[in-house]
Amino acid sequence: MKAYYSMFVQMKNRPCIVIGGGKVAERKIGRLLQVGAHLTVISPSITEQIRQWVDQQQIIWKEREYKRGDLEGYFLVIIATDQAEMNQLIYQEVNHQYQLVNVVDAPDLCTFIVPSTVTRGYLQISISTNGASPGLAKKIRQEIEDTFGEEYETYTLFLAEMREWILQQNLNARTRQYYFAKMLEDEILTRIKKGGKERVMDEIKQEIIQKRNV
Ligand SMILES: C[C@@]1(CC(=O)O)C2=NC(=C\c3[nH]c(c(CCC(=O)O)c3CC(=O)O)Cc3[nH]c(c(CC(=O)O)c3CCC(=O)O)/C=C3\N/C(=C\2)[C@@H](CCC(=O)O)[C@]3(C)CC(=O)O)/[C@H]1CCC(=O)O
Ligand SMILES: NC(=O)c1ccc[n+]([C@@H]2O[C@H](COP(=O)([O-])OP(=O)(O)OC[C@H]3O[C@@H](n4cnc5c(N)ncnc54)[C@H](O)[C@@H]3O)[C@@H](O)[C@H]2O)c1
Repeated sequence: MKAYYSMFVQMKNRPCIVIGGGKVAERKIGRLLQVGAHLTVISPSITEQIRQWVDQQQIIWKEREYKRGDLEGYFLVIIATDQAEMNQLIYQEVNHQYQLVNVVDAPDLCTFIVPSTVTRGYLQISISTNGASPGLAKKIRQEIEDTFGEEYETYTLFLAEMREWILQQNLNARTRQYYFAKMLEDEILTRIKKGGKERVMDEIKQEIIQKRNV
């Protein structure tokens, strides 16, 4: 059974190219924009949404068909035309020494595939079926979105800020571990929902400071 290695890649300012400007290209571009990638799209036609990104100067659009040499210099390549043969031809020009490639209609050619993702603040949950059923990945994504609601945005911010603060407090390892564990108790999320993040942060900080001083 084939299996892919999962990893989270830093894409900020990385040059990426997408060949084709249809619905599938739009979905891939949207996710890459969210993580700060630099995008160029080559396609004679583009969707309404892609046109908006072009108008807002969020991406570069070359309004034409693919031609030889277009892939040169890009870290990440997405081949997303609706012409299977054309996609295969473009694929031949990938330089595997430095380029990662996704061919949207040919999973076996992909050096990476894109998972379905739930993002809540710092929390990112990615779901893949290794290409077996993208529809299932999407369905599970929707179920996870219901379980981990928008409150996790605030909660992960809270956890990150508290963790940093605790690490600066010169506590012994046991006390530190105690508070890291405490912040993961369900009760904390409930308190944040009720009283707000700042208030719960203040309360826990006070508790730690007071205990340290006895
Ligand atoms: C997760 C998601 C991420 C994204 O694209 O952002 C994604 N596909 C999504 C949706 C989706 N894709 C398809 C349908 C129709 C139902 C169905 O066919 O099941 C739906 C559902 C819908 O659109 O509602 C059709 C389809 N997909 C691929 C092929 C080609 C083939 O299999 O040969 C065909 C057949 C085309 C045809 O009919 O010919 C291939 C791939 N699609 C992948 C990712 C990779 C494997 C992911 C995994 O590990 O499972 C992989 C291998 C390559 C890649 O694209 O990276 C995104 C959900 C986002 C979300 O909403 O959460
Ligand atoms: N991986 C996935 O998630 C997934 C999901 C659904 C479908 N697909 C596959 O993806 C393919 C694309 O689907 P779509 O819905 O985006 O199609 P689409 O028809 O909406 O878009 C195709 C785009 O490719 C462009 N194009 C065609 N020939 C080109 C060329 N020579 N150079 C540059 N651009 C060219 C067109 O102008 C158009 O913008 C389909 O053939 C399908 O097999 C993949």
